[in-house]
Amino acid sequence: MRPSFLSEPVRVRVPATSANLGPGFDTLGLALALYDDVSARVVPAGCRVEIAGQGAGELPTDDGHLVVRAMRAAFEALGGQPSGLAVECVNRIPQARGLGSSSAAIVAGVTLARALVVDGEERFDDAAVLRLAADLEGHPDNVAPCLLGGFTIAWSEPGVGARARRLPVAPEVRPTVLVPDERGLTSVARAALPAVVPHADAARNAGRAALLVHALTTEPALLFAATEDRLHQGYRAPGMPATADVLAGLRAAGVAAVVSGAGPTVLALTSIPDEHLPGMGWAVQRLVVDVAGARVDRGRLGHAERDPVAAGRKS
Ligand SMILES: Nc1ncnc2c1ncn2[C@@H]1O[C@H](COP(=O)(O)OP(=O)(O)OP(=O)(O)O)[C@@H](O)[C@H]1O
Ligand SMILES: N[C@@H](CCO)C(=O)O
Repeated sequence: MRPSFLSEPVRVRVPATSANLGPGFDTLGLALALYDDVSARVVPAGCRVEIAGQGAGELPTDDGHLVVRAMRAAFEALGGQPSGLAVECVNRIPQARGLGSSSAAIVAGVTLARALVVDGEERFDDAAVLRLAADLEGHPDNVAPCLLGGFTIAWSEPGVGARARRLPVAPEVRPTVLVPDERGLTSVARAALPAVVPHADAARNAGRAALLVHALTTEPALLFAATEDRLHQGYRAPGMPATADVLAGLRAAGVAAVVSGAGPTVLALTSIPDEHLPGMGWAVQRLVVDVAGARVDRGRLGHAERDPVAAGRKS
């Protein structure tokens, strides 16, 4: 049955995420307290997107915008499209850097669409939101922590789709992201991966991924050993040499560092001695783990959220 739509705006705050965490390729992910805020309302006709912060002046401002594409896919699943849409984005998550910006946009779109439908949650439960968002993204490892917060294990089952579980993170875990000026698209980084890997590498990664679950939740002292990867970082290194250099330097110094998502950002899960921080061309952000995931609220963005600088000062 065709849905009824709310007349008031809804908004959602979505966290950045770091996927893979070293050996957990396409499976493990961590939500980080760095957010995009997106609000949307149904209007009589058309589609208009306003963007402040990351991507302003670059991203499409019509139906081609990723948030709107995700909203359209969710409305289809919910039973029908609204007359028109107005969307406002305040983006703080660096885009095309390995911090889950595309998943954040997709999760924002799917959750906003559901929230704009009067009985949206009855038509489309949380498991369906995860499945659709993961389908749109192509893999579930960023989408799961973006939706659920915290540290997540995500997987896909034939005939079912994406599923996920969230686990508690040990309080000692303090992520730092080293974000380079240069961008890198996930699609390009995925194309660098081989179709087949040596059995010994696959076996080693399986062991490290299992250990990483224990290290992140219970015994952070094991994070260095637990973050070793043989499945993706080495194959991607020639496409992001500066990232590979920074990563090698940090690991030589005993820091539990990994490539964040498909790169080129580096994520460190243990503290970085000052002399090992990269210089020009890199932004260093010490973050905490987000434990809330995507949060939907009624109403348009408030003043502080519409102004990314003011919002940055507040947090
Ligand atoms: N907030 C946003 N609004 C609209 N489109 C976005 C937004 N964020 C990202 N995108 C789109 O997604 C692209 C980046 O996606 P990509 O998957 O390559 O990187 P990422 O999600 O930032 O990193 P990773 O998947 O490695 O964590 C951008 O170039 C842009 O086209
Ligand atoms: N698992 C994904 C994360 C980035 O979207 C990859 O490494 O390609």
